[in-house]
Amino acid sequence: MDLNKLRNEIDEIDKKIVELIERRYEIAIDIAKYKEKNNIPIYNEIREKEVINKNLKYIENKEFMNEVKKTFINIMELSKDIQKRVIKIKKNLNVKEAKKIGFQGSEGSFSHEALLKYFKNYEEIKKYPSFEEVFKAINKRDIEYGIVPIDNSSTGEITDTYDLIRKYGLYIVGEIAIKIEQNLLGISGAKLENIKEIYSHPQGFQQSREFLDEHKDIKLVSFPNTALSAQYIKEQNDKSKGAIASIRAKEEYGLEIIVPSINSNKNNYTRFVIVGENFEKSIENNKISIIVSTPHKTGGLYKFIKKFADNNLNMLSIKSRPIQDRPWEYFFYIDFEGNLEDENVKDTLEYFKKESGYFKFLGNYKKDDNIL
Ligand SMILES: O=C(O)C(=O)C[C@]1(C(=O)O)C=C[C@@H](O)C=C1
Repeated sequence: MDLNKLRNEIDEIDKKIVELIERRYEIAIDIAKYKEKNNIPIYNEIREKEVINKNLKYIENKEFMNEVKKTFINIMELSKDIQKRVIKIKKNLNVKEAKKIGFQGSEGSFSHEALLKYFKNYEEIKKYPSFEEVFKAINKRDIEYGIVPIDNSSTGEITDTYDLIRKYGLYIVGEIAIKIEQNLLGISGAKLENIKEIYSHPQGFQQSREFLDEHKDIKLVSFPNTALSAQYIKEQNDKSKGAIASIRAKEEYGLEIIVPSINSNKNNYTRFVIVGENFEKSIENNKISIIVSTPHKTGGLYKFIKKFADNNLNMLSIKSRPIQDRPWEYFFYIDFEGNLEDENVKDTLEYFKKESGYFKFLGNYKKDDNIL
């Protein structure tokens, strides 16, 4: 037997297989695009069975039945991987052109403003009474994406959002920061000296602390969001009532500014995240969010942070949230720069998966360049 001759024959066959398999994957990509456009799921169990059974009939040497079957199962597994990859990359570039998007609050709220700034194209915007309702709506597929505030540059993290992202198992697919300017609003003719009650969201009060400290005689009334408080005082039509809200809310509800820009910190930004059901991949993505819990041992957190330094990765933020049923243990929410395809990122994530008591990947998305 001539080994070289046999290997040459295999080489010839492999060449043909590569040509054919390449063509097969290209067709799978066309099918994926068709499926995406027509809202058809990638996986089709009936078609896969059909492909296997049809091809098994072609085998002349029945001894290879099992191997041929396995080969086709593998080919179609990889075909689906390619299809998912193509659809996701495309989808990611189109996040800004989603169909249905939701936010908490009402027109004129900062969430609404962030949504309008981030999404360039959409079919429908839906409003929800709470952050949790936004997350539920994504889970039920009432909306494709939700936009929720996550951090404020002067008052810190919005803890509900951090907890809900973990609870609902959704992914962060984008972020945007907007400048927050709080104003004291009132109905036409309202004056500061006549204001007896101010309505707003607790964050609105907190961000306007210095102004409110100078007017301790005014009663503060909490509202679910700043825009609703603006709407409320408009409806009340009472010159003794004011609301702390945005300029957009003033426009939306036809109010007037009694005192402009009352936020204590004049460089006040809120970061919003865009949340969706699927994790979306793209080479443009440069920020990663994860949740980990450290082993309750000396140096646990130190080892985690050291891993970033060792892998030359820039950690952007780390925040802790208590673990509900384990007193004094914490989840750490970590943001760092990188793309999932980077080798140092892969190594770091592998390490975290292995070493942390709890690990959750929250997303790889494009960083808003306005956030340092
Ligand atoms: O025929 C399809 O619907 C495809 O998407 C192609 C293909 C395949 O590779 O053959 C891939 C995934 C489906 O589960 C079924 C078959």
